[in-house]
Amino acid sequence: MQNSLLKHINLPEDLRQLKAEDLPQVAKELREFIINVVATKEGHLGASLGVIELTIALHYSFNTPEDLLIWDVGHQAYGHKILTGRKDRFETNRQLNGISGFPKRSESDYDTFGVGHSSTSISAALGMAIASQLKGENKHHIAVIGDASIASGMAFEGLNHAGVTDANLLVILNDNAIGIDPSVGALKQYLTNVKKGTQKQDNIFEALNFNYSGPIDGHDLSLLISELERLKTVKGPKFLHVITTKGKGLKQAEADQVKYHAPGKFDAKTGELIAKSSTIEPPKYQDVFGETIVELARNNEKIIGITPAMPTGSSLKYMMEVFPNRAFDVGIAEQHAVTLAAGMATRGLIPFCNIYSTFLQRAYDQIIHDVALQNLPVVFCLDRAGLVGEDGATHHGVFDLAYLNCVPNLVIFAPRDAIALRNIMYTVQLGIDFPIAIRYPRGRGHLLEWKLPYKTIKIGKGECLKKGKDVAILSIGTMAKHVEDAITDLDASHYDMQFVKPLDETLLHEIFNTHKTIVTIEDGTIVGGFGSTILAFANTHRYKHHIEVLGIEDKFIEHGSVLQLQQLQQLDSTSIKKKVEQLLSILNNS
Ligand SMILES: Cc1ncc(C[n+]2csc(CCOP(=O)(O)OP(=O)(O)O)c2C)c(N)n1
Ligand SMILES: CC(=O)[C@@H](O)[C@H](O)COP(=O)(O)O
Ligand SMILES: [Mg+2]
Repeated sequence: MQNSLLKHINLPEDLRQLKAEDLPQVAKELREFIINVVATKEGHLGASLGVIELTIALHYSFNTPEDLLIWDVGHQAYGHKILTGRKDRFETNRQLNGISGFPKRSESDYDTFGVGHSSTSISAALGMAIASQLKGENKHHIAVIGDASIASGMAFEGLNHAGVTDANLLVILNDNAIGIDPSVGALKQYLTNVKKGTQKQDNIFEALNFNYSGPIDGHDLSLLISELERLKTVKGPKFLHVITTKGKGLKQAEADQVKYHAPGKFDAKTGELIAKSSTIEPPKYQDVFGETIVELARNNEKIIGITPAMPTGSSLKYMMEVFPNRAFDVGIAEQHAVTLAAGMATRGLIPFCNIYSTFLQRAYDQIIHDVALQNLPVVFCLDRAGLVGEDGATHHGVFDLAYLNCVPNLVIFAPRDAIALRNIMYTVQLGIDFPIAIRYPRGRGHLLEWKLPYKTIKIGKGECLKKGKDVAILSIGTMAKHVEDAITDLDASHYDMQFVKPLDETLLHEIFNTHKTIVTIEDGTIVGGFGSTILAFANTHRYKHHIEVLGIEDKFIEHGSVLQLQQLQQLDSTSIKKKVEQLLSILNNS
């Protein structure tokens, strides 16, 4: 009977009542459950399907949540969520006011550590294991980490430390030979050799003092359970190498693992993707970046592309296909990506280092110490800037303007549309003697016609988009479109400042001298961002205007569609319109 076992399982204690021979049936039902929900509600798919047996075995063998289980990244934790009290709410996954797409401490005691960014699990589990030792608690601590995530520097730092402790730590490597895109690097080659068993080589994890076992078939429930039971009796740091297939159980997801990482809507029965509408849409900013860099690289051999593990998401894959020797996927290694770019820049190359805004947070010291301090002409393309939607608080790119604003030498530009993105990419490859961050959002812009002849953009210059009276709206980046829609029939001025740094001070003086009220608008945090800079400018020059700073409030923004979140933050065109109308009426009545 369909769902005959899963319907009785709400918590791992229910699972533990079952006989081991019933668990493959639970695995089958859990897979179907996930497929059915993700097919219509969307989300990450392949990673969770790949760890169904591992998830069941872990909750069956260990006494969660007393034993502490941490999922690295957490995009593979859907099975975990369903087995730990969230089956009935799983339909709300990633939606506004629904459960999070990632483990989250405030959501469940079984979510022992909040995740979303990769490669944190080993350090966090080790921290918990050391805490248990100090508190005299007898617990198991388990980190489950993927083959792409374990190649990140941070994971190595955790392994390196753990190997000289006697902490009760079990690291499980879920090796499916792929991240979002195929895994890269020498460690991937090493893991492939281990799997094949063809090449005699020292075991890296044993060399780091871990008690290593595996590789074992991660879809064999009885093997997994017997190995986990054995490992419970082994003292100190342990490492279990498990081989799985990403997308396991859905033919298309196994066959096209990149697409089915997060496939969007699909037919749950056939696995086929639901075709998007055939009307011509404006391009994604990612494709504007990807196509433009290829075009520019054809004429400028100094151009290099770098991505830390997001070739498909960033569209750098286009350049990797055309210029494989000049475009690099360095794996989940944001710090390395930035300093690699810095090294290239010292040798006269023009590196375009494309990193999601949220993941660039990992490389903050590298931006300051390796790039900006040496004033190296690295071009940072910050993808997924602003609110990203359903990935939520861990992934919104809302801090970049604030965290970059205070870095000397760094120029910060936000294109208002696809043409501006293209033109700034063209401009910087002509030659710059400073680093620049170009930030743009996830998804599509609004222009169908964007491949126009290139124009250079004057560094540090803003533009007047509409001349009105009394109220001046200063926008940065793609918020310009919302402003444009908001004020079509209002008598307000609109300026696209383009650069947060350097500020166009000449234009600002002109604006302050010809308007009574100033509104700034950005899709980033209002603390320390663009609006703060305008406030500081006004203060420095003793302007006494009323200044409204619109942006993301000083709190973490949860998940939901971008439009829903913009509405909550009053950054959608309707809210902006209301705000400007209010300001105009105050002025009219004064
Ligand atoms: C610091 C950071 N960089 C990039 C990402 C984007 N990202 C999410 S999952 C993923 C691939 C993870 O691959 P792996 O660890 O092998 O897990 P799998 O998806 O195969 O289960 C990447 C690159 C991230 N979450 N965090
Ligand atoms: C889990 C994770 O970090 C990625 O899979 C992320 O969700 C990708 O985001 P995009 O869909 O915006 O590429
Ligand atoms: Mg993997």
